[in-house]
Amino acid sequence: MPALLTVQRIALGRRTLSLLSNNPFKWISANMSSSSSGGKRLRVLVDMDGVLADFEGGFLKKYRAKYPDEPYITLEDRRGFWVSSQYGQLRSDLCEKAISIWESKDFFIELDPLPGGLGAVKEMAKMENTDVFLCTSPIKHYHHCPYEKYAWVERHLGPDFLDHVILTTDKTVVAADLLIDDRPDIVGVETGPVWEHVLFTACHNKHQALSPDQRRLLSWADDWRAILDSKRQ
Ligand SMILES: Cc1cn([C@H]2C[C@H](OP(=O)(O)O)[C@@H](CO)O2)c(=O)[nH]c1=O
Ligand SMILES: [Mg+2]
Repeated sequence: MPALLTVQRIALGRRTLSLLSNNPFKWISANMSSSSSGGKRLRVLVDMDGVLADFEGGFLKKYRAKYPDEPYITLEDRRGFWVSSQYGQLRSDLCEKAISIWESKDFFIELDPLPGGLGAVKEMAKMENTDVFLCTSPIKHYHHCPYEKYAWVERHLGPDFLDHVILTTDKTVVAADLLIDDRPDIVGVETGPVWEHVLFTACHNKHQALSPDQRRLLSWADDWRAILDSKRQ
């Protein structure tokens, strides 16, 4: 009976894939464990803000332009993931002023790419037995951000990459081998996410101590290929 089931699954495999290919989530589970040649495929999730797009630099530039007389925090002095928390500690009304920056039209689309990120993702996507997805969270103020994140991908990586975008508020429910992300605490409803989180170094997390089993990617000049290879074995 198990043999019969296996034969049926193989026969259904191609049709199932084409039926599901317009739904990335089903497509992901259909492809979870193996390539068409039977080898293990590596699935990598790459975060956008703070990893591919310069959220912190873009924020500081626009904050200073909009509020030239207000105090600000240099990138060197940034601590903690949430920009608005640190601005709120500086002076309580600055929290709202900070939020107004990334809620504004054109904030996300105008973010500069971080050095080496686009080249790395393009190279990754061409690697054998490797599937790359851009896994990014929208802000709750949805008027511009989700659209602009897609537009940013199209502008910098081309229209083909739009199929590789996963927009989610909860990255723990996405299954993959690796998640490269600058946020130190990635939590959600899944308490045991299957991916290994590699912390991408950013101005806000570079002083933070990691647990002994956690790894960092210092920048895209660091050896990201070795990190991918370590998950293939
Ligand atoms: C508010 C805020 C958002 N973000 C980014 C993280 C998310 O994108 P990403 O998942 O691509 O890193 C997005 C929504 O929170 O904005 C910061 O990096 N710092 C912040 O202070
Ligand atoms: Mg990020």
